[in-house]
Amino acid sequence: MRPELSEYTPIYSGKVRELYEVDDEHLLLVASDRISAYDYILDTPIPDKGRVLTAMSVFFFDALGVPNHLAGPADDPRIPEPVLGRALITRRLDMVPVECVARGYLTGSGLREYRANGEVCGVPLPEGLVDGSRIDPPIFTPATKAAVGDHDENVSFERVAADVGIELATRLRELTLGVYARGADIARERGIILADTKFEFGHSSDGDLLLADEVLTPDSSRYWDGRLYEPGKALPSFDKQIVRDWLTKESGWSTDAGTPPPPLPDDVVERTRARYIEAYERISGLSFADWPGAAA
Ligand SMILES: CCOC(=O)Cn1cc(-c2ncnc(N)c2C#N)cn1
Repeated sequence: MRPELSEYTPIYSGKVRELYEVDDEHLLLVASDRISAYDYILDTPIPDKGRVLTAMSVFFFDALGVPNHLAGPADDPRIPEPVLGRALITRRLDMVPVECVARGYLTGSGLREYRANGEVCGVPLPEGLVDGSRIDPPIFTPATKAAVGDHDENVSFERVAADVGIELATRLRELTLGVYARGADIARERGIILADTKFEFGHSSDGDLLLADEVLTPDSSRYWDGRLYEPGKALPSFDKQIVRDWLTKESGWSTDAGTPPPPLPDDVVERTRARYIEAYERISGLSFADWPGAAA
């Protein structure tokens, strides 16, 4: 008999995920089916998005072989039935307040910084780069965690060292770049480009530094279809472009409308659900049909 979700104390609610206290040493990390686009949480959920992204995290936690916060299997008996398959039992950590970002391609906020001053988070880059240019070797571009609804602020390594100490900052950079490289290799072997990603780390009560949060999911990373990549060509998001294109090209809504986006039509929802499942099955080589929890 699984516990009710109401038996756990909610301690954090993000745009698309929630965190509950299970006991003094354990949390329940829950991924919803909510999807965000253009800084809005859309009214229409994507069925099974939470389960697919949870499955991707578990695949990478297993594949990466890096000490992490997972404290039980995907069907752990402490996971309530309504969130089975889209929730994980984790160890409760003392989180390091740094968004640890690795970039192997120049786009987004990194591109905006580069265009303004030729560097990203204090790391100078070669001249002449454009949206989608490869950054080789990949760079560590940390950010401070913003309040819900705000954008994280890109900061330099020196700032991180000032905040958390040079030893920990150095370790965060090493781990971030190493895990990114491994994840990018796994994705590339399956024809998918991991352009950039964000990790979070925390200390266990034993003082060990563990990889936490979600790992290498489409919500924490930019994934591009490798079949479409050309040097210097930024690509549409593997998972969100269907939604973005419908919103900006077909729905009549625009990003400067000042109003929330309209609900998504069924075909956009289904095609987006299929993209999430395709990303998971291509990268993991596993069948989503075998993942715990009830299909939405
Ligand atoms: C709702 C999702 O959570 C976050 O967005 C960021 N966050 C993570 C924690 C955390 N805190 C203690 N221990 C952990 N293992 C974790 C994790 N993961 C808090 N906020």
